[in-house]
Amino acid sequence: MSRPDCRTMSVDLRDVGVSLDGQRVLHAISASLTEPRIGIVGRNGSGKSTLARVIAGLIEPDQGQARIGGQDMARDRRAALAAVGIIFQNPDHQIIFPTVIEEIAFGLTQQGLGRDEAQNAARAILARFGKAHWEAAATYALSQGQKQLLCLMTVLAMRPRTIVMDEPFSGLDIPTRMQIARHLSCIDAQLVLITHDPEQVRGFDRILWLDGGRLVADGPPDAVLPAFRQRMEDWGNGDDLAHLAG
Ligand SMILES: Nc1ncnc2c1ncn2[C@@H]1O[C@H](COP(=O)(O)OP(=O)(O)OP(=O)(O)O)[C@@H](O)[C@H]1O
Repeated sequence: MSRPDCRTMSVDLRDVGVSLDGQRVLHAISASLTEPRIGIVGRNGSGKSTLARVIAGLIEPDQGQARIGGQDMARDRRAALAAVGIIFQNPDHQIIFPTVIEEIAFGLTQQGLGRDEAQNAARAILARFGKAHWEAAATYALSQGQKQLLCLMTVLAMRPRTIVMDEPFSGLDIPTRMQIARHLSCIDAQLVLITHDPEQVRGFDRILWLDGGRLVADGPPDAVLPAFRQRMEDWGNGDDLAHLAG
């Protein structure tokens, strides 16, 4: 697998805090995201999606700072949006155009490419994934897995340095999950993958474990995932609903 150079444009979180509707959702998160493959784990409601949006420059922290390449992401949102692509949990929240080629080409025109250039680049990424025949396909008619793959191709076409994926495998069958995992294993970008399933990030370089909006562990998978799994199983085996998130 070719590994991206993550040194030049890393996302740097310093004491990041986020409140949504008056509720504190993230508390004092600090991490410099330099590794090529980073997993973020945590149970439902622990703040993973919120952190994903901060890393992608979509949410501005109300405490601390999120920087990319040394620049405050809130001040230079264009830089953040150009450098980091995000794939949401539900592809139906992401896909807006009626055909596959329009969906992929749109982001490229937003980056300044002319219509023909954008369409050629869209065809190139479809060909790279063996999906040239999808060009005129109606996006509404794609299956969930096909929509996930379309979102991945759309983001990759824009050549972000970092791709944040929020639960990319939820709702996918085993073959589709394996195909998407295979595509992900060879992409030449930093990957930040949000999941509650430790298996999906076992081979990653670094794991951040969020609980109650706080970073409770940060380290290599061997150091973090066994403790995470044990805690989840302990809670799962108990009857104390006080541990339920939310
Ligand atoms: N727009 C919002 N307004 C108010 N509270 C919100 C909003 N979005 C999320 N929250 C709350 O913030 C907390 C963290 O939510 P978030 O979606 O980041 O968690 P998550 O770890 O991604 O959860 P899941 O695994 O269930 O997707 C939850 O308690 C949630 O209810």
